[in-house]
Amino acid sequence: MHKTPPTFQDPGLADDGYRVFQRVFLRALLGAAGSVSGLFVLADLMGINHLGETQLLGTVVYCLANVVMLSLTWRRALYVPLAAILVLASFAIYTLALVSVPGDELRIVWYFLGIGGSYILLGRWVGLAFTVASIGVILALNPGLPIPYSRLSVVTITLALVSCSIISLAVTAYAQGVYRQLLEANRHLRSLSLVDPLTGLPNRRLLDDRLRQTLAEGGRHPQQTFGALMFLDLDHFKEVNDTLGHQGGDALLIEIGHRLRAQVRDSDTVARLGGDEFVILLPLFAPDRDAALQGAQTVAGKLLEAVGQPYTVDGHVVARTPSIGLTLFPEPGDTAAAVLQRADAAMYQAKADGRRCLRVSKGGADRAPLQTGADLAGA
Ligand SMILES: Nc1nc2c(ncn2[C@@H]2O[C@H](COP(=O)(O)OP(=O)(O)OP(=O)(O)O)[C@@H](O)[C@H]2O)c(=O)[nH]1
Repeated sequence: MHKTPPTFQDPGLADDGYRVFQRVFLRALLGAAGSVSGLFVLADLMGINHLGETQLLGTVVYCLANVVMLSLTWRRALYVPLAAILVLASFAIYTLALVSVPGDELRIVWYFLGIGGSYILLGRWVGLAFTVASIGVILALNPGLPIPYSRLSVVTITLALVSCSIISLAVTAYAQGVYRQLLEANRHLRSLSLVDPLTGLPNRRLLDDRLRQTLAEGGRHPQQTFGALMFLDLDHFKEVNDTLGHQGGDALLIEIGHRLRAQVRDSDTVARLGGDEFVILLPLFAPDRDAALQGAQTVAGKLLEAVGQPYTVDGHVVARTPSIGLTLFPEPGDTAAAVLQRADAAMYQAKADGRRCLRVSKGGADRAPLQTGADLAGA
């Protein structure tokens, strides 16, 4: 049984894109309603279009209310109450205009904006409830209106409301679908930039990030702990490509990824840097260098053993061994690049010493050489 590599969680995309669109839409509606009512007030003050005392007062209050609400939309937690107030206000304004200002045809504009807005701002169920309530209000109030709608007008406005509702439902469903697809595509793109597409293991970028984080974490703790990093390169991998083709080589690399993951803990990182190069990061786990070295050598022995077992690729049995370079960290003033470079150099030493073995980096220049590790040849 292969252990599945831990899935990569992306904290940067937690916010749903549709929510962002809803907030922008709410701001646009509040901005439009505030500006239009402000223009009416201005026109009245300039003597272009007299509103009458009560209507002027109402328009001023409405304009100011929209400005206040607009300023509050930057608080995410207030989104639902603000959207609900806007939708209810457009409903109330329409109803008021219906019973008291018979000549005001602008009410129709606000009303239809309110209907469409309710679907987008608060979801399809609220939108549907708003449509049904609106039709109910027209039918209930109609006989008593200052200028009652004719039978044909009632049918027309009901059909218009139903059409508006259907269009709003379709637009909302489409917009939500598009945002969901965009979100998925974004997640996919981000994971592609951090994951090796062949093996599904973390790539160099993600490894680099995890190594930096591990080093930074170590720097914050008062008690020093040590971790280890191993650079693993297959011996004569090119021959596999030459005899079984590139696809056969790929299948072998995938299987090696599985075997490596199966030997380490979930908290460890197994990355593929490219070609036949893998890196295994064992985060800070030991209180001193000797304990870290002992633990890392045990893991390295298991990796040499597991990767050295024969493989079956396309019905062919293939045997391949790895060379492993190991380094401990942190050295004084260590960086991610320096740790990787030390492990890489130790791996080249393993190649130079005949391959199929583990070599341990000497560490800092002032440090006595650490023991070099086990050979698989003798195992
Ligand atoms: N199948 C496959 N092959 C790859 C991929 N990336 C690189 N390679 C091949 O992997 C081989 C890497 O070989 P090297 O590590 O340089 O050499 P080697 O044959 O393993 O020999 P030593 O490392 O010296 O033991 C090259 O032949 C590359 O063409 C890949 O994604 N898939």
